[in-house]
This record gives sequence, structure tokens and C-alpha cells, in this order.
Amino acid sequence: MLHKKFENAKIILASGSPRRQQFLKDLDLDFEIRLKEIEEVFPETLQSVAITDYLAELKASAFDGELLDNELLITSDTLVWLGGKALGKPKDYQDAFQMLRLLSDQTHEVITSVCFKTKNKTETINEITKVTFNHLSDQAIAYYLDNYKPFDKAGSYGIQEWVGLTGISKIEGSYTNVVGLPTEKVYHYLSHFTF
Ligand SMILES: Cc1cn([C@H]2C[C@H](O)[C@@H](COP(=O)(O)OP(=O)(O)OP(=O)(O)O)O2)c(=O)[nH]c1=O
Repeated sequence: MLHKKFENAKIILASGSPRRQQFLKDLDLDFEIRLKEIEEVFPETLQSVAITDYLAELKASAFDGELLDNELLITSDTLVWLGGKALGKPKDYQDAFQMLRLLSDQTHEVITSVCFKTKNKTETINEITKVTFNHLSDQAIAYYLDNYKPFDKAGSYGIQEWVGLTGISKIEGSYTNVVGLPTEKVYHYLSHFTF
């Protein structure tokens, strides 16, 4: 359905995340991938969704002045929010270990923002999912990090991987949002989108 709606437009996904690329394909969209190097830094005063909104818009701002009339750019950012702290991608193995220890036996939020940018407007949507981890032993954390190396993932875990399959007892809200794109909201937004 979306395929037809956008047949005269060009959708650009500025994301290196294979999960986001696959989700957009599965939404029946034709798109081109254009990547830019962005340093993902945000002001310390920001909290929760304001951080992911800011970073999704920052990723889009790299295309300022470049978009043609029929082009729609999509960028996105995901982070884990626990006890008033943002957990992004880990710096290294130790950082990842600490993050998973923090997430153990706790409920956290996974927040994803998606920015839609055209030549004339920028709009951002976001979604929050609550995820509860069981107890993660140090042995389980080490096994997961050694075998899955989730260093490209916010909070140092993938819900779609071993630790998610074995360690998560409850999720409230959108699953795809945790994996990096709130597909239901994106579909709804694009269904109503006009240039
Ligand atoms: C919590 C969680 C995150 N993730 C991923 C989603 C995002 O790809 C990543 C967070 O990093 P992001 O900075 O949001 O995205 P990215 O660097 O992967 O891609 P780009 O900026 O080019 O769009 O973590 C999972 O795959 N599973 C999970 O369970």
C-alpha cells in the first residue's frame, strides 16, 4: 500500500542499522540508503524522549539544504532509559557488562524517535516500551557478551537475541520499537503523510 503512495517520491533512510533497513522493507517501501557520519552527542540537560528526539533530528540535520522537492528523509535513534539515566551504545566490554548488571532485575524504558524530513518541514514521532529483565547472573552476562557482542546496541542488548529470549519476563508496548523502529507508528505516519 505504501509502495504505491510513494511511487513518485524518493524515500531516503539515513540509517546503518540492518534492523531498521529490514523493517522499512517489510513495510513495503522502496527506499535508498544514504549514510552520514554523525557524532551522537546531546546536551546533558535533556531527558528521556527529548534525547532521542534531539538525536534523530541531529541525524536528519546533516541533510539540511540537500533534499529535493520529492524526497523524504527518515532518521531514527533508540536509547534505554533507566532510573533517570540514558544508556546508549556501550563504550567497551566493561561498559556493556555494567549496563547489563544495571538492567538485571529491573524494568526500564526503551525509547525510539523517528524523524521525517523534507525540503520544507521536519516532524518527529516517538514511542516508549517498558521492558522487564529477570535476574542476569554474571555468568549469563559474560556468555551473552562473548557470543553476541552487542556493542552496536543501546543498553548493550538485543531483545531479539539470546539475552532477550531468555532474560526478559515482560514487555509493555511495541516490540519493534525496542528493536529500533516503532513500525506501527511509522506506518500510520506515512499513511497520512503529505509533502
Ligand atoms: C534495546 C535494543 C536496541 N537495539 C538497537 C537499535 C539501534 O539500531 C541501536 C541503537 O543505536 P542507534 O544510535 O539508535 O542507531 P544505529 O547507530 O544502530 O543506526 P543509525 O544511527 O545509523 O540509524 O540499538 C536492538 O537492535 N535491540 C534492542 O533490544
